[in-house]
Amino acid sequence: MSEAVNTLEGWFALHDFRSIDWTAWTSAPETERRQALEELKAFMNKWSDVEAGKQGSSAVFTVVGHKADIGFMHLRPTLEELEAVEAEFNKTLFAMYTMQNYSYVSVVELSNYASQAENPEEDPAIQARLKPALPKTKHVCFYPMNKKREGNDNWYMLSMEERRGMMYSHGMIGRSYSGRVTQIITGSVGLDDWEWGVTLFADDPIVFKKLVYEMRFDEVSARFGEFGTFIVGNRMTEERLDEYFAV
Ligand code: VOV
Repeated sequence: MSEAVNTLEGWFALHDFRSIDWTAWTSAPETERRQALEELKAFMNKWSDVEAGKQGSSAVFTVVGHKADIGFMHLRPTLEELEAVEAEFNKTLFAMYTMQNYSYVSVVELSNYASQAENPEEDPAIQARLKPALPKTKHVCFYPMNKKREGNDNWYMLSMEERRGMMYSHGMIGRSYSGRVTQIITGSVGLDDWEWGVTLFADDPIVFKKLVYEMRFDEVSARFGEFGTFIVGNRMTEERLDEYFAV
């Protein structure tokens, strides 16, 4: 039997993608629209406080294309806290104008293909990666993925050495994008329909295209990568909210 790689888990993640009922929104009375936006702003401020208190992190972004209009990525220490964020938000007036088109549940994951930390609980660099403040970049890209389990291309039948070698090459490509993109890999085996969620943050969306394309030629992606729906969006700030929702 092949040996499973050890993984470290950090905060739980919910990617929550919603479409806006624009017909209802544009025909709603102005006072109601204002109240709905005030509630959303209050939530965004609350989420900033959660981040400042190191009890989680949340990102809000608009989504380009039909898959959704607005997206939230929440990180929280427990699955219960994650559920509470979602349930609380669902009760807002703003949420009445949204429909949850898609969501993804996972947990921030680091594997030790590269190195084994002596005491990960005490290692500040590892803790910062397991419990990250989400980057405030202009753009976000999310997609779920699997590693193939077919015939000679079965990732889970490879030896640890073979997998480590391929992950090394993967990491080297990733590292050449250092400073231009930040990746947060969340594991979702047993939690959602795919094996990992990949969330990328960058100020230039072309970097998503370049990085993902370059990785397609790397063995671990070329032979074993299977990909779900890609979602790309722009960071929502309090300043941009009024403009985006203006009728
Ligand atoms: C900024 C780019 C970047 C960098 C530096 C990077 C580095 C690394 C390292 C060093 C490691 C291993 C240790 C760890 O940290 O877990 C990983 C791990 C992983 N990656 Fe990665 N990855 C990047 C980026 C990056 C992308 C764009 C993708 C999507 C692949 C594609 O084709 O679209 C990806 C996927 C993954 C996955 C699914 C895993 C877990 C695999 C497993 O079997 O466990 N990743 N990754």
